[in-house]
Amino acid sequence: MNIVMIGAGAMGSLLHQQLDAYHQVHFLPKPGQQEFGFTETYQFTHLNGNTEQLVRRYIKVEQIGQADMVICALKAYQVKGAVEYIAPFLSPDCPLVLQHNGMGVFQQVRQALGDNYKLGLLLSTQGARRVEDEQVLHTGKGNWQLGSYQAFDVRDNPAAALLNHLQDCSWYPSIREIQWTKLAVNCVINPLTAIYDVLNGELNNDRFTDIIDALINEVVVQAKVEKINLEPERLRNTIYQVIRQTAGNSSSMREDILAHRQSEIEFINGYIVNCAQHSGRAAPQNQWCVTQINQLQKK
Ligand SMILES: NC(=O)C1=CN([C@@H]2O[C@H](COP(=O)(O)OP(=O)(O)OC[C@H]3O[C@@H](n4cnc5c(N)ncnc54)[C@H](OP(=O)(O)O)[C@@H]3O)[C@@H](O)[C@H]2O)C=CC1
Ligand SMILES: CC(C)(CO)C(=O)C(=O)O
Repeated sequence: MNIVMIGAGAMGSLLHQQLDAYHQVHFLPKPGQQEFGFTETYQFTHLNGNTEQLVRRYIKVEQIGQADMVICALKAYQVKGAVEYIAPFLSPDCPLVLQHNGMGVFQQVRQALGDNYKLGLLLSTQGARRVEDEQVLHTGKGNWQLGSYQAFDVRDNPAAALLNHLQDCSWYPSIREIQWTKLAVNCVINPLTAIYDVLNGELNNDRFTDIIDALINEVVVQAKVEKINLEPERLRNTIYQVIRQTAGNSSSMREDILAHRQSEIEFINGYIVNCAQHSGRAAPQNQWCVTQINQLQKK
């Protein structure tokens, strides 16, 4: 299968490493980067410390029309621009699989492409880190969760390729529930670790109990508006389980703030605030997180 990857970062490289043995995987350069026809060697380090050299092969955007599947592994705020860039060349027959954290991306992509395209969603509990463009580390064992945003059919070849060739990849007919649970995890852990400048495990401390409960309750209310039933106690247990399991992690949002990079706040707590504005059910703790992170981002 001819797969085009948008995003040569941590997750794009992890996907490349897992799919490369079975498929022709090419990367799309960022707009303005004339890298088509070029190749780039990088070192991929596996969880057990073994390393291998992989080669990224770049194509030009016009060649997107020859793809059997496009996978977009970008930060949530990068997806809209990337999709607008490929839209003139993307056939409605070619599924576009979005791999990202947060919510609100689908609405942006649907606005860019219309409802005629096949859109998949690939969530992940894997960990990967790009040290430099030439070095990517697989940092956390996890799995892939595949589902449909719009008309992405589990019986078609692109879905089968991901299910058969990604490590630990399963199909979820109700991927939106999983996405909401992941959103809730990120709504709690990401902003609090960034605002208080702590590792994930520190959130187990009693001083965070009240704000964690308030954030969870606000997410549950907004999920219900979107007809997703999240059971608060179960969700709370899941979130504390992630806090314990990733106790030594520095969350991606904390890392973004420390590195003075844009964070995905608008697609995490910002999404809840946006839902709250539409539903009329306030989400003050999520709003507080957005305000605090936006202030930190300005520094
Ligand atoms: N890393 C992880 O462990 C996990 C990440 N996720 C989620 O997966 C998504 C991707 O994360 P991750 O891979 O870590 O992010 P990265 O920043 O490592 O990767 C994104 C890459 O895409 C490049 N890029 C940006 N815009 C474009 C474009 N228009 N065309 C082509 N390339 C582009 C970026 O370049 P540049 O940096 O120069 O902008 C960067 O190399 C995020 O939503 C993240 O939250 C989910 C689970 C785990
Ligand atoms: C689960 C968690 C919070 C792990 O650090 C994460 O997804 C992130 O950092 O973005």
